[in-house]
Amino acid sequence: MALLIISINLNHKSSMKWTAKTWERITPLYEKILDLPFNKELTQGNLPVEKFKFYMAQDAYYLGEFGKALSTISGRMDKMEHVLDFAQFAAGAIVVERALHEGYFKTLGIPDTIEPSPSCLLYTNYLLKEAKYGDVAVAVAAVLPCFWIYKKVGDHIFEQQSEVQNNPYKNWIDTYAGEEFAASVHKAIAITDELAAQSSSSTQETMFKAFEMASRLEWMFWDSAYRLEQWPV
Ligand SMILES: Cc1ncc(C[n+]2csc(CCO)c2C)c(N)n1
Repeated sequence: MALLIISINLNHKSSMKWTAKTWERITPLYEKILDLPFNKELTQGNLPVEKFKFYMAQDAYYLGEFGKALSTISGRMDKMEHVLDFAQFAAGAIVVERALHEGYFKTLGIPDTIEPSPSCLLYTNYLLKEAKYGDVAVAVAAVLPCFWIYKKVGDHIFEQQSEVQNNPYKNWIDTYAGEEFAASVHKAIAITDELAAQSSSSTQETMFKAFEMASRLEWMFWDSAYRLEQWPV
């Protein structure tokens, strides 16, 4: 009987989609992201504005580079549909970047030229490296946390802040809880599962490593904004 249960469980694991298995493995790291003071204070509305400004400026830099990484992946896809999907994701990232410049940059008085912080540069360069030189399935796994973790964190913050009155960060919070963003996230998850299903188990493990690395870099991105991270020299 015990053997039967174990074998049913094993079959269940192997029939799970790559993204479902990956999310299970990444959950402790995801919970650490929810616990970050940046996200807690953003939810409460008491995040110091200097930290938000720092984050916004770094995010604008990030989005520009992220757009380039998505375009590179687009050009490496086999299926025309996927070429189009990634081209649209790239356009989406650049449109958000432009909107930040037109909106928050003007109201918060952020200068136009941005020097990336160490963590921001580490993250963007990691994504660009995978997009250009990694197996394309691994590159897709590397950009997925940007979509998926943001959606999860965005929804979590959105639900929590219903109890908070006059949160100055409400506009920003609303953008990531939107329907349009949800559709992109679903598409990115489905494409990753499709590519994983065509990959060997060793490539699937490399995909997991890339997803884990990018998730860690998401944690570092928020943490570095909270610390107003500077270059040591
Ligand atoms: C550090 C950082 N990580 C993820 C996002 C979220 N995000 C921005 S654009 C985009 C895709 C648009 O097609 C996604 C998922 C962010 N803003 N900053």
